[in-house]
Formats: sequence, structure tokens, C-alpha cells
Amino acid sequence: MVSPLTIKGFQVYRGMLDLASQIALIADLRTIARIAPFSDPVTPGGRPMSVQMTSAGQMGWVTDQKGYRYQDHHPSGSKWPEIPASVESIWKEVSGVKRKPDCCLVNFYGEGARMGLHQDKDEGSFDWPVVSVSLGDEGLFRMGNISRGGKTESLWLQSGDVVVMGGDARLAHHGVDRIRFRSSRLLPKGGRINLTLRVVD
Ligand SMILES: O=C(O)CCC(=O)C(=O)O
Ligand SMILES: [Fe+2]
Repeated sequence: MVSPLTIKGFQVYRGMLDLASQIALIADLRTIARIAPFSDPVTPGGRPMSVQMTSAGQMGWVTDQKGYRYQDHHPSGSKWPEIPASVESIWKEVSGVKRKPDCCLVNFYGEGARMGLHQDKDEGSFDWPVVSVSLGDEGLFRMGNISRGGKTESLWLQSGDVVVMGGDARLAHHGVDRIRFRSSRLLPKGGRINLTLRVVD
């Protein structure tokens, strides 16, 4: 494994996944989306988010008027599908921990979608890293600080890049300012997919 680029404690493995692995991941994600269709999340304040979401694993992350939370079922009531082996193996390679993730959040960014600066803090413990996998169109990833405000650094994440948010970066603010729609040909209709692997409890 090559050593990562480290920016503000975020470990960035550029080009970790080759094209064949990316294509295999997309096939596995299509299976996930068949079982647990993407939905349009709404913040607790009632604002629609621009990304679409689904999950795999024991737990999935959801948001609606009732709040941000993890729950063990899709909004439709059915269980989330299992995390595919292809995704687990990425975690094994880079997470540095023996425990397996129990959630894989899947975000889809269509044209114009973004994600505001936030912390991932709905998990039971922050001792475990979050591992993020980028597929499809490039996304401008912004990395900030544990406290709100302060200097940030940005990086265009490309298809096949993997980022580990652990240690000091585990609770750092981060977000996606914009994507370059149709910059990749991985998804025939364009768009960006981001997977985040998490240990929820
Ligand atoms: O899309 C990304 O690169 C980041 C996604 C993210 O931060 C999240 O889902 O919490
Ligand atoms: Fe996040």
C-alpha cells in the first residue's frame, strides 16, 4: 500500500481503486439500490438535501423532520442490504482497525448537488475512523477543523480516491462544495457516488 497524502489529518489515497474495481463496486451498488432505493433526505429543519442517499449494513444513516440518526431499516421499513465484500476489503486495507464497519452510507450527487461543511458525529464512539470512497464525477472536497470556522483546504477527489478520516480528522468539519458533472464516464448518466464506511455502535 502506498503511503497517503495527509492534509489536515485527512489521509488521502489517490487512485487507490483501479477501473476494474470501480466498475465492480458500481455493480454491487446497483444491487444495494435495488433492495434499498435512494431517497431524498430532508434536514430536521425541513430543508431538502441535494444528495440522494441509501445505506448498506446493520445500520443506515437517515434524516427527516424527526432528526439525524442511524436506524436498522430503510425508510420503507425493510432491512438494509449487507455491505458487499468489495467495500469491506477497502476498509480492511486502509482503516488500520480490526473491527468491521456496520454502516456504509451511499450518497449520490447529481448535477448541482453538494454537501455543506459538517462533522460526522452521530456514531456511538469516535475512536473508529470513517473511510470515504469516491466514484464517478470529481468532487471538490473541503477539509476544515474540529471547531467551526478557521482555515480550510480543498482538494478535487477523483473516481477511485479513498480518504480516511481518523485520529485528529475524525471530528473535523468537511463537505463537498460542488462536483464537475460528467467529468467521469464511470456512470453513464453522470454524477458522483461517495461511500462512507462507519462503525456506528
Ligand atoms: O461525499 C463526500 O466526499 C463526503 C460525504 C460525507 O461527508 C458524509 O456522507 O458524511
Ligand atoms: Fe461527512
